[in-house]
Amino acid sequence: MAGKKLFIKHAAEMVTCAGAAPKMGAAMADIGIIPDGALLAENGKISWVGPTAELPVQSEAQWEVIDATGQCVMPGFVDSHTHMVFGGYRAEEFFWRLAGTPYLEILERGGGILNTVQATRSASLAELKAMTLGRLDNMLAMGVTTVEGKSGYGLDKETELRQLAVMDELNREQPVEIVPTFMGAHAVPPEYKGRTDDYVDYIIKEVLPAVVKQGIAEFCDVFCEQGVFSLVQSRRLLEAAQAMGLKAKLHADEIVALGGAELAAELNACSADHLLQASDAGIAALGKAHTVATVLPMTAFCLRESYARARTMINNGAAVALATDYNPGSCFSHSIPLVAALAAIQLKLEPAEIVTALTINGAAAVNRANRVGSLEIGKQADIAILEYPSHLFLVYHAGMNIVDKVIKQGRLVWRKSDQK
Ligand SMILES: N=CN[C@@H](CCC(=O)O)C(=O)O
Ligand SMILES: [Zn+2]
Repeated sequence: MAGKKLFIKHAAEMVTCAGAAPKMGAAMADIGIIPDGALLAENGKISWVGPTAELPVQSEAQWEVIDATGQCVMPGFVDSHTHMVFGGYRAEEFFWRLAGTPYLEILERGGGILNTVQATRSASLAELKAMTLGRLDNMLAMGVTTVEGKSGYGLDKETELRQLAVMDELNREQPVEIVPTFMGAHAVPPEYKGRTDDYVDYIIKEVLPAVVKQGIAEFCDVFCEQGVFSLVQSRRLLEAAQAMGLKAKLHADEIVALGGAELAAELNACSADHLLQASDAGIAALGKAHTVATVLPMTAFCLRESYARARTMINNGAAVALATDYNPGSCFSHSIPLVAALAAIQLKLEPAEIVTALTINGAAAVNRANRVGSLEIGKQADIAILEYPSHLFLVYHAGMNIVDKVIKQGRLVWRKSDQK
């Protein structure tokens, strides 16, 4: 998979995002820009980064050369929160919500996530794989080189394992690296309605051990929400998962301020996600922890909810990541450009903070900051090259995909000019 020898020169901006990770608080604004930058990659890894004038190469003959004059070169995006393996669609639900029916009420009536569960249970591995592959192709075109994906539309052992198997197989068959998360506690399935504790027992005793035995998930995530999984149930699930060797993530304080942010920080979870309703205490806890605060502004946008207080989180010293939350219900979009625009306009983040949140802090949220998310010697050469000379265009060219080329492990895997 790794490309042999790649040489990028004359980048108007080489945005490295170098330094300690995750970047917390004020450090998020430091993205290590090298003007007229260059980079060398050998065997998939970065072997040199610096100003073009200092390039330690005499002859270009042995190298694949990319002249990035007038372009911004930056780390590939890490989309650290998606639910990309699913069957069926829920277009009607989008409009029910706009007409005033709350997200949790639709779920309570057996729709929402449970609607997707039905469609996913009846889809074969081949069908799920084909649909997910198409989605990954579209993500790659937006500069995404690493993506997290969750199960959670099976809610039974067989289908949860099938969703994870889809990611496992696709990881070996296409360029976007997939980080698999087990999310059997995404909702309570109809067969356990009114018996949430029994469902939690089933997950802990039967499903988690099977997932761990197959080695097809790195993380465990829980939808900690009023009427879904309580704080106590979420803690039980995550502690059990951690004891079995998985790392923790948590859907926290999305609709009701239950205290999920505090729980995630206390459990040393890799990330706490959503956080629309996170309390001052929750934000303070994230500011002291290494738990990444993953903010998903497109979900607030699509649900017409108020946005997470990402500015306050950064001001309190937290490490913020931005992700799409791509799923068939609350946010049917994996648009990195829309995330960037909302982050600037609604969350009041600076462009440099947005770059950090979509690269190195996203990498930290999936426990890969030592390998991807920045352009530093020894790291994977996962790179997005923009059509424009500065990272400012990510926000300024609002909602537009400005990616010109994508490089994965030193290999050119997508180029705008090939699409015409
Ligand atoms: N909030 C819970 N889970 C997903 C939505 C899943 C769905 O609606 O299908 C989320 O992160 O937004
Ligand atoms: Zn989610």
